[in-house]
Amino acid sequence: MIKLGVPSKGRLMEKTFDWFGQAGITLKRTGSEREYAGAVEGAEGVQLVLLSAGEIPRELAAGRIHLGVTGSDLVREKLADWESQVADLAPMGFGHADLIIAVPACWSDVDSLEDLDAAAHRFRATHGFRLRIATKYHRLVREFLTREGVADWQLVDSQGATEGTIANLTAEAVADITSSGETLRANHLKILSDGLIHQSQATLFASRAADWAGQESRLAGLAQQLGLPAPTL
Ligand SMILES: Nc1ncnc2c1ncn2[C@@H]1O[C@H](COP(=O)(O)OP(=O)(O)OP(=O)(O)O)[C@@H](O)[C@H]1O
Ligand SMILES: O=P(O)(O)OC[C@H]1O[C@H](OP(=O)(O)OP(=O)(O)O)[C@H](O)[C@@H]1O
Repeated sequence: MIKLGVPSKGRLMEKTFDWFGQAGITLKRTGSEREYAGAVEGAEGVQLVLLSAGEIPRELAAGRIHLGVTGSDLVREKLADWESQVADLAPMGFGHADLIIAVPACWSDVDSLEDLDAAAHRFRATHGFRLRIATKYHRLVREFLTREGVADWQLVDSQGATEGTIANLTAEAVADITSSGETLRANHLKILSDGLIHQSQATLFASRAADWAGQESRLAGLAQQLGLPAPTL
């Protein structure tokens, strides 16, 4: 069996079901509304595993699922050297969201990363501690700011309602996902002009660690059915 991990609820689940449905593969939840059980029709030897989108990268890396759908941001955040652990089989054209850095809209002298670097330097001199950036994307933000040469910041963990941390005085800046921009606007924040870290979308990944022995032809058939090139893992 090829185990296919799919987000268990919300937008990503429904659009993933639609995406496979267009290729004649019906994925569905079975049982009661709250039961995380699923079934596949239209593809032989594929088992549906319903999981949190955030846990799919780890399950792929461990080889407990062969294929998985999740945001490209989550794979890059959760897996060190992600390309060595999973193969990117197909961008799926939904779940678009940008991981960005934002600061209070009233910071009139901070519009770019260079400005943020200068502001962080001044902040540390004034307050005696580093400017705090709230995020749940620790790996991606750390790599980005280091690569871009921004200094004198620290990350503070925020697992939700991240844009609220500035008003709550637990951070001076945020790095979070935005799609419509409503949440940033509502919290009086602006995106830095060069503060785009990653453009994410839902993506079909294959595990390099999973046991593919005996599944090669099944995988090739599935890829063909989905209109994808034959994967090399
Ligand atoms: N407002 C948004 N619009 C579009 N996509 C979004 C938005 N917020 C998050 N996403 C994307 O959805 C994906 C899943 O995010 P989410 O935070 O819902 O996962 P999760 O925390 O694992 O879910 P769960 O609540 O099941 O644990 C991520 O790849 C993210 O980029
Ligand atoms: O640009 P927008 O369309 O306003 O979307 C952005 C918001 O969506 C996500 O939050 P989510 O709803 O997943 O809740 P969370 O705060 O618990 O992460 C993200 O963390 C932003 O807060």
